[in-house]
Formats: sequence, structure tokens, C-alpha cells
Amino acid sequence: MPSSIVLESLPGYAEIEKNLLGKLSAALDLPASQQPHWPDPAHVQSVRQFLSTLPPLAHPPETDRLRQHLAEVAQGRMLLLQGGDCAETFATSTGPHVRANVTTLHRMSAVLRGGTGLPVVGVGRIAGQYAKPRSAALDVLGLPAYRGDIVNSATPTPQERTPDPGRMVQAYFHARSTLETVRAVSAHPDEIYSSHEALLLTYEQALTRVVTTAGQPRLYGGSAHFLWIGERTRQLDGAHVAVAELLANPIGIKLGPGTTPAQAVEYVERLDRAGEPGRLTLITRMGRGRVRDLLPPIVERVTASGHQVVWQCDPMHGNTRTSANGYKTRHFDDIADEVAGFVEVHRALGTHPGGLHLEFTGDPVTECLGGSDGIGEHELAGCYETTCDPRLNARQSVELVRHSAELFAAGPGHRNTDVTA
Ligand SMILES: O=C[C@H](O)[C@H](O)COP(=O)(O)O
Ligand SMILES: C=C(OP(=O)(O)O)C(=O)O
Ligand SMILES: [Mn+2]
Repeated sequence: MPSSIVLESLPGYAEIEKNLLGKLSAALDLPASQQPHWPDPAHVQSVRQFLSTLPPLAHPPETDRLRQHLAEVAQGRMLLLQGGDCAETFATSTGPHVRANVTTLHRMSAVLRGGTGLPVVGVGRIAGQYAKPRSAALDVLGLPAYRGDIVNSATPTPQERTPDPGRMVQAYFHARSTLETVRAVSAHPDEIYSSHEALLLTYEQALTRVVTTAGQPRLYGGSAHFLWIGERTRQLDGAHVAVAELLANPIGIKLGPGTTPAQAVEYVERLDRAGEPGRLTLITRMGRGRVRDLLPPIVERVTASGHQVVWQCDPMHGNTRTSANGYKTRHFDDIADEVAGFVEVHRALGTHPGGLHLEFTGDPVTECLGGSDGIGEHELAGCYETTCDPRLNARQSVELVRHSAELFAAGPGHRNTDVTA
């Protein structure tokens, strides 16, 4: 197999590279939802140019390793555990916070592995989860909504809420330092991969590189190993899907209760053109009350299409509510019940429930209700720190995974590992 150095020196290589980058630009010309209104487009261009000269944060050989793990998940031999903050902030990209999240993810993985007998690949919502889609353009004060630290500040003043392109550079360096901590606390083979929602397309474009792997030049998103498309940006005629389609990274897509089985098949055909097991993760987030009804026809149609996807349950985003005292929150029991519904559906259809996508932190926050500490509405104010969605704290996270492990263990994957015993 020719090495990338040899290939890159061939006369036609520049043309191949230009062609791939041209496809990326064409995808970026499509309508894109949830992008900030930057006040100074020239500043955006100079930031994009600067970021494009920096080394990627995720290296293609690591990204390829994750692809191999996800192929195992898609084929029922492994589980995927993904999670972290809803919105990482620059102020909390500190050693203690990152360490707390990563060590909690390790503990959760160990509990899931121990409880199911299946190997687990861990992916953090980490080192890039700085951009947030919002339901409304304005907040309750009538100010532009906070869209994540990569765009503007959570501080409620008109000046702080004005999108600032310089924040993309800060995000890059915060992600770099976060990765340093992740690597320091994750000795091989407990490698933790990075992921975030590929929302802010200027940032994603600036970090995309043409890289030759296995003798083939391809576009690698360099901002993280795994990128997902959010519920609010999954339009089939939009830029987010078109960009993701071009990338060699494993891709996820959130599917909310409005997703039709026909749409799910279109996503699979667009985002897994080569029919590669685990290339695509379908992250369903239906809500506890609807998962048992809405998921089966989607799973049936996708299975009939022949594509081998990773089925992952996000039991957080369909179960958000406002407490009587005004906090955006979620109840542990609702979260646990959506996981149960997800596993029941996959067991009934003979498909592999591939894993979980959670919002959690290792910090002792009081953002979600319930769990063995019985956090009630009046406790929410005690330590409510998120700038966007409520996260499970360390104790609730481990408890949820322990409960989930019992469900994930009761299936064919577990029996297979037991057969040799
Ligand atoms: O994770 C994210 C939130 O669910 C999303 O940003 C929407 O939040 P909002 O309804 O508070 O805007
Ligand atoms: C915004 C998020 O989720 P969704 O796109 O599913 O609403 C998220 O994961 O934080
Ligand atoms: Mn969220």
C-alpha cells in the first residue's frame, strides 16, 4: 500500500485535494440552520483562515480506531458509552472538571462492562462541545440566546451576547488543553475518544483536512473523533447532513419523535453510502412516553435496508421539563424508563441495543431530580451550574448505568459471552 507521503507527492494529488475541498465548499453553500449572525464577516474569514493552519485536534489513526470499535458495536459485540456536559464552557475547561468527567466516564464504563460482559468503548462529549442549538432566538430578557461559549457568553448583556468569531480560536485552544487532561487520565486501553455536535460549520470546515489513509485521500473532520448532527439541524436538504456525508469520521444523528421511518432510511442511505458497519450511529431521543411506539417502525425499516448502524439511546433530551420553581430539569426515573423502553424494543426486534448517550458530570451538581439521593425540586437550587441542559451528577450517572447494565445484559450479547464458560 503506498504511504501517504508517496501519494501526496504524485502529480495528480493536488487536483484530488482541490476536488474534495470543493465538494466541502459546495455542501457548505446549502442552507444551514442554527448558525450565528456574526456581525463582522471579515473577522470570521480571518479566524477560519487561522484555524485552517493549525494541527487537527483528532488524529486520523485515532479516528479510524474508533471506527473499528463502532463496527464491533454495530455487529453486537461491544457497547458504546458516550457522554459529558451538555455545554462545555471555557471557565470549566479546568483540570479538576475534566478529570472528574473523564474518571466518571471510566467508572461508568467499568460498571457497564462488569454488568454485561461486553467490552465498552467510551466517547466523551468533550474537547469541543461548545456550540448549542436553541429553541428560541431570544432569551426571557429579550437578549440574543446564549449559543455556547464558542459563539457568545452566557452573561446576559447585549455586548456579551453578541457573537464573537474570536471565540472559535479560544475554543480550539481550550479543546487542546482539555485533550491533554483526557489523555493524562486515560491510559491505553482505556482510550476515551472525543465528540461533539457538528453544529458550527465555520469551525468544522476550518478543522477539516484531506488525509490519505489506506491509500485513499479522504476528508477528516479534525475537531473531534466522532461528530453528530443534532435534532434541530438534520434537514435532508441542509448543509449539516451534506457535510457529514463527506467526512471519514464516524457520524451520529439525533432522531427525535418527529422522525419518520422513511426519513430514517434516507439518513442511513445518505450517511452510510458504503455500507460500512458502525459508520453511522442513530441516536434516538423519543421521550419515555413514546419510545415504545415510535422506535419499532424505525428499527424495522432501517434493518430491512441492510445497513448495520449503531443504535444508541439518548434518554435525556426527550425528557426535559421545567420544575415548579423554574429550573430546566429531568427526572432520573424518566431517563431510566426511556432506556428500558429502548432495550425492550431492540430485544423484541432482535437488534442490538448498542449503547447510551448521556449528559452528566463528575461534579456534585443538583440539576436532575431523583436518584438514590432523592433530589427534589427544592434541592435543585443547591448546585445548579449548567449553562444549558441539566446533567446527571456522578452518583446518578453510575446508578443509571448500573440499572441499564442489567437490561443490556439480558440479551444475546451476554449469552454469547457466557457460552464458552
Ligand atoms: O442541548 C441542548 C438543548 O436541549 C437545546 O440547546 C435546546 O435548549 P433550549 O430549548 O433551552 O433552547
Ligand atoms: C442539543 C442536543 O440534543 P438534541 O439535538 O437531541 O436536541 C444535545 O445533545 O445537547
Ligand atoms: Mn443538551
